Amino acid sequence: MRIDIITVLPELLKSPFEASILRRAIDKGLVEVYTHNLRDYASDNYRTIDDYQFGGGAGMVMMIEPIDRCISKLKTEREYDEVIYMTPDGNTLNQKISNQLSLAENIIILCGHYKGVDQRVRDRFITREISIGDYVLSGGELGAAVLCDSIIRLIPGVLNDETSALTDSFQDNLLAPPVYTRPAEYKGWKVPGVLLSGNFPEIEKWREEQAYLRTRERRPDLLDE
Ligand SMILES: C[S@@+](CC[C@H](N)C(=O)[O-])C[C@H]1O[C@@H](n2cnc3c(N)ncnc32)[C@H](O)[C@@H]1O
Repeated sequence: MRIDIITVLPELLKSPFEASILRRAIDKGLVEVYTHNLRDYASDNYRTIDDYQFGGGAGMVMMIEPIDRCISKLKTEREYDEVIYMTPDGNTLNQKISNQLSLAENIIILCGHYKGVDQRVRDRFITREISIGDYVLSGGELGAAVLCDSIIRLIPGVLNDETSALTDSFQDNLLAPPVYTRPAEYKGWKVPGVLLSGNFPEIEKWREEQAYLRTRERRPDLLDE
């Protein structure tokens, strides 16, 4: 998979890809992530990428021209499955969306700033709009990093044990069951005996029950789905 991220703040997108699972995925060649500084596509010496809103009002708007240039250049080099705009009024990111996007070959992610991008960008170039939740961030970069993490960890070969992602919350509309590790007893607090029994069908049954109970308690809406 290849991910191209269009941003005015490429420095904000460095550290998420420099550690842990995302770093390993890049090192293994399972994903390529490139950032493109939108200012490199501006047409003036000041590298301007924003302007005042038509109609007046507080806040600048990201101009269509540099974005068009950047996306068009990328599209001459390869085909993209999706051109995603990070925006609070997009579809809220969930595991289903991440699962779908993890199957894509090439995606572009556009990060907004200020009041967002000129609506014509959204109308003409964007195939999918994604929000990471009902709150407003200053820019799309942190949302893009969240989106990338949720997608990349699902690419086959990225996690050491691929079955791990399948047993995470939301994969089957259930939350994950509780987990424990050594010591089996700490300050008198014991791990549930079934997990130490070695009886794997029983352990599996216990985990399914716990996942169901936790989902019913915390996210009953998932059970309706
Ligand atoms: C200050 S916000 C603009 C908010 C916009 N005026 C609105 O009210 O919908 C600047 C940029 O941050 C990003 N952003 C903010 N909140 C986000 C969220 N919840 N999910 C994804 N991106 C977000 C978007 O790229 C957005 O264009």
